[in-house]
Amino acid sequence: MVNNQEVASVLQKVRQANPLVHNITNVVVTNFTANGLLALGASPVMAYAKEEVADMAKIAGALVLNIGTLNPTEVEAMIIAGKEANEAGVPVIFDPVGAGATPYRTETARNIAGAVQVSVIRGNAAEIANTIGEAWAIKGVDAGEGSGDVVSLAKNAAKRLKTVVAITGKEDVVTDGNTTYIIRNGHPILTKVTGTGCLLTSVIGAFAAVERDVLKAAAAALVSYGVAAEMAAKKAGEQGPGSFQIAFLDALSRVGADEIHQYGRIEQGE
Ligand SMILES: Nc1ncnc2c1ncn2[C@@H]1O[C@H](COP(=O)(O)OP(=O)(O)O)[C@@H](O)[C@H]1O
Ligand SMILES: Cc1ncsc1CCOP(=O)(O)O
Ligand SMILES: [Mg+2]
Repeated sequence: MVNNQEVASVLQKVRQANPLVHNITNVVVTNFTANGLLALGASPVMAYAKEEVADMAKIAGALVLNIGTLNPTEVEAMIIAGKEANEAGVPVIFDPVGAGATPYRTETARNIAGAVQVSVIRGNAAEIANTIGEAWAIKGVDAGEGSGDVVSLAKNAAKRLKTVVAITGKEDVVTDGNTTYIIRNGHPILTKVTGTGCLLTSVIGAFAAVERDVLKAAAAALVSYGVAAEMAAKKAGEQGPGSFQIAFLDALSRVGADEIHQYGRIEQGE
């Protein structure tokens, strides 16, 4: 059972170990991701060339693959890096950004999830549903065929992909298909800053680099990230997304055991 104490202890391990996180990510979020990882206490590197990704991936604590601005050359590099990470026992975290938006994106998300043994896949409900080939409509908004509940979608995806699945949104759900946690942290202003989902995926990488229990690592990352967002929103949220973005980087560097114990809202689901 992951509780706030365990969350705080994994967060502390990240700060102590300063893990190297190799990101092959999108052009929108590169700088924000690097600064967010640094603020948290991890060590980011971005490396994309197929000539070097295998060498970088095998010395990293985690590899993050993100298809936000994908192209064939980059996808080729992601698969090379992913396979090398698998060989070396380095956890691979996958963000299928925009799966479902275009056939190329959907196909690529499925190809990567098939070619690479992914430790955690993190996305919103539509991205996860499209990666496993399920129709998805948001309950109450477009409750057509295929709409369903996020927990069962996450469990289905975990079983199909044989990986830990994190579906984020107002509430986050993380599961390995058997054990499930619901995390009720975060703030709506996160949706007004681009890259907060992508940075979260890389933060899960930092946690997975220091904690072998991948479900625990992902749950701890989600709580720590959500609590940091609440700290930042309190400080700067009223001023708007620009001030929030900066305050959020500060909060990632400041969030610690006290704040996790006070504000962490994690519970085990069905
Ligand atoms: N309405 C909301 N209230 C609180 N937190 C939210 C809300 N929507 C998203 N978040 C948080 O924002 C972060 C990014 O998640 P999300 O917006 O789902 O990613 P993406 O940008 O990839 O779609 C997560 O920490 C998530 O918990
Ligand atoms: C706007 C945009 N376009 C392609 S990738 C990207 C960033 C998406 O970031 P996030 O999923 O974290 O909001
Ligand atoms: Mg995203």
